[in-house]
Amino acid sequence: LKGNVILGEPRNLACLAKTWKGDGSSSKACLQEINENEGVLLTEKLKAVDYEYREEVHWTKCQGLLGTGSFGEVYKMEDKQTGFQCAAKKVQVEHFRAEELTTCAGVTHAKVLPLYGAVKEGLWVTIFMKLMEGGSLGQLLKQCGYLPEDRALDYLSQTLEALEYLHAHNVLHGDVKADNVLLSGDRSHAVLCDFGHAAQLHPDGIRNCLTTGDYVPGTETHLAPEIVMGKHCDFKVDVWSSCCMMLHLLNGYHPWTQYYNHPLCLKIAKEPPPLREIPPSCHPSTVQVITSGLEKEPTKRASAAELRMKTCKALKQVGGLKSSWSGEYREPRCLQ
Ligand SMILES: N#Cc1cccc(-c2csc(Nc3cc(F)ccc3O)n2)c1
Repeated sequence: LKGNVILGEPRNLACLAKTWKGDGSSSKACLQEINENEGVLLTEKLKAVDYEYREEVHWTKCQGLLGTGSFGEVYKMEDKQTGFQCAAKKVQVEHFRAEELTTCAGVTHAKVLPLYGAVKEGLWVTIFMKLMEGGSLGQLLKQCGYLPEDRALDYLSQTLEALEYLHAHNVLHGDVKADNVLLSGDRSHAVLCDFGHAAQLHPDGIRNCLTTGDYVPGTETHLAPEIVMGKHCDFKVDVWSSCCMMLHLLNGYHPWTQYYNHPLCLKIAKEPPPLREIPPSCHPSTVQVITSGLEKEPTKRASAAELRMKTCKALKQVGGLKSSWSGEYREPRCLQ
């Protein structure tokens, strides 16, 4: 069985990924497709052998599940030849969105998780990315309840750095939340990952509607009003989500969930922004950051760049990163 896995460039991966769109047709049933093995590896640390890169043959999962990404589970993996370890998300072809790769393939930024390649093996697509020993911010919150204000501001600032870069490259992330922010081993660095809900917006100003086509909405509690109302969307949807994430970091629970039952989308459309969920102990400049990011009208909402500036100022106002917090548990805040 001949494989077709090469060491290549991001643009090779982007164009191959477009052919992986799960078409759900019977063609998948034929034997050839089941065993086909094609892909592009972007680093020498992952080595295809005779144009093949197969699970258990050339690479293998090690230890348990790292987490769950959009449309697939994430494992720690090891290349059998080089011993190199990284993270790998396995997605079924019919759930695969080419945007997961086309939007981040050419992106290199300190706050965006580096892509190491992707391989299709039969009915599975495996996406390889840098291993982040600190796990996700969502996992950290589960362990420690909620974060001190300075830590939350610092992670928000790093997330906004990634968004500022992505938006400047016409990429909308589409699912900004603590589960998609990964941490370095010492938890000082945060990177944005998981482009399973991403979209490339056309810079020619044609306003995009995310509720048409194959777009799959992100996490309901973090959806911007314009999405749930089916209105035109732009990069501002990520800014709204980043401030929903900020409320999650400060409170230990997602916004809206303490006041309303599902489905939340009607409330998000009708109710005022969840500013009452900002902890009363927050510094006024932190309140201002969240208020600017939770403007219901996208044109009034701060951009990622503007909000990052406000966030950095607020972090200075609260005295900078000083909480000696080492992750001890804090019970999620009860409703005041
Ligand atoms: N390393 C790591 C690690 C630990 C915990 C969660 C996650 C995580 C959450 S979403 C996520 N997405 C993702 C992970 C990949 F390896 C490849 C593509 C992805 O979209 N990964 C990664």
